Amino acid sequence: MTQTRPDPDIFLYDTMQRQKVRFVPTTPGRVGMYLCGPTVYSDAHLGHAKKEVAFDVIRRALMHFGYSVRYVTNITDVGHLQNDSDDGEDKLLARARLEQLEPMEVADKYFWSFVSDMDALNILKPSINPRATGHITEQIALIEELISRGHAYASNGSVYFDVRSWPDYGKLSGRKLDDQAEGTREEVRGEKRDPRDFALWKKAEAGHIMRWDSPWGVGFPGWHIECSAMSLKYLGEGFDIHGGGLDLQFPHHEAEIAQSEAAGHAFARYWMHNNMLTINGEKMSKSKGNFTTLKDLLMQHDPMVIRYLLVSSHYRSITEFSDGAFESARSGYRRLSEALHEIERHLPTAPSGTDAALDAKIAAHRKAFEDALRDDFNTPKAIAALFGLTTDMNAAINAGPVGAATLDAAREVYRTLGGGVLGLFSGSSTGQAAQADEAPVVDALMELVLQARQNYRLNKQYAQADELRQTLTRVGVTVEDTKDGPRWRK
Ligand SMILES: Nc1ncnc2c1ncn2[C@@H]1O[C@H](COP(=O)(O)OP(=O)(O)OP(=O)(O)O)[C@@H](O)[C@H]1O
Ligand SMILES: [Zn+2]
Repeated sequence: MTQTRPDPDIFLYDTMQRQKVRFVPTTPGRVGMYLCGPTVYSDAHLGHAKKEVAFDVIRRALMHFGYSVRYVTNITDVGHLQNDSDDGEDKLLARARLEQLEPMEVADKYFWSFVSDMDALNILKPSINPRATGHITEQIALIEELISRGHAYASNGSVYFDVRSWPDYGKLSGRKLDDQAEGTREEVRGEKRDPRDFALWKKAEAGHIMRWDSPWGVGFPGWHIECSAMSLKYLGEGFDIHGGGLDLQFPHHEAEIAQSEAAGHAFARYWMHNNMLTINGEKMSKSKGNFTTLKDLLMQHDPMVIRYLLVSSHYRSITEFSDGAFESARSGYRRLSEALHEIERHLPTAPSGTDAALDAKIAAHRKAFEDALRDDFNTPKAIAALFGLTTDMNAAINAGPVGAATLDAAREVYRTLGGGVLGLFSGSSTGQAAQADEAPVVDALMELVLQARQNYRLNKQYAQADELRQTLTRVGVTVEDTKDGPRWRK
């Protein structure tokens, strides 16, 4: 059950204030959230999933605590250059050349690839999913405002933000030094008044395919400006939460803040950053080439195990990727999903009545889960609460029949909190049934199959019993004979 009155006791870590603070939205009961989305020039990797899952859980938790959330996340389909120093080729164009596709074909190909990966991971669809190329007008308007206020200047057909005109530049990351200038071509450096100045608009050289008319000639927007233009357009002045990966703090988020505020807008009120997914201690990233795509991982693992792996560490902690990590995620997830299955299996035949002591334990686990989320969305602690519940429920079910109302209260914790908030127990992965709503049908059919197998065995028709079991094995179902009779598992 989701609260109807918004919970006033949510605390989150605000990167700008460098501490945990109480979350108070501008409009009571409503949250506007913006998340920097993918640059759609290749398939998503597990690092991208860490970010998407982190913010999906934050969104789901806020919804659970009674807030109505508008969740905006962009698609970068222009302007993200191969290095951060306003130099190098547009990542999308480089890919288009490589694959011999139209740039927009590249964008669409990888956009849909991203959507299908996110669906597999049970990530809620954004409320609005704007694209940079669809918001050129808004970006130009913002740049014009910056020029008219004296915070940007045109130079050789490009436009740069004038960092020296904005003393607040650097307030998010605390970085003031110029470490952007290195690697920049002399030509680009020569266009800037200060090497730290960043591009708002870039002149399109001859042959540059993605190009638009602007007051400064034909060109294309810089990467940072799209996020300011689209977040302000869809979430308004002083919107609540801006999120993204820690690696985007500088220069991307720093630039977003400077250009939005210098243009006279109140920008995001809270800044949230997820930490990195690493491999051998290094950030997994497309450009380093040390990545594993979600598509590959989804071929090998249950999507819910991937999701479990990601939520089992806190969003502000590093998650190290390894085979061992997947192994323990698989067994942890199985323990929870099997407990839920057992509860749902017993529910239809459970006696009426409740068990007050067990009810109190269930309520305590529920509270522990919710308290963990109120405390900066502490998902590992929330999962620990589900394990506590699992231990108590397994013990109670083994000891004898548990009343239906009590079973139902426990089921509700798994489904509403583990399912609704952490996004688990969905798809093919309740451990037993294909879909949550198909679970009773699959269970009933499996009951019949196991009964048929028992009958063969009783009639000493062992060949037929074995054949049935082998057929089940072929479709990934394992049958175990326990002291309480046969059990199956997928
Ligand atoms: N390893 C990672 N762990 C967590 N978040 C990540 C990771 N890699 C990328 N992200 C996040 O995903 C979003 C998109 O990142 P981006 O497209 O720059 O990916 P990338 O692999 O770092 O690519 P590149 O190497 O080309 O910069 C950003 O918000 C970024 O913080
Ligand atoms: Zn952004």
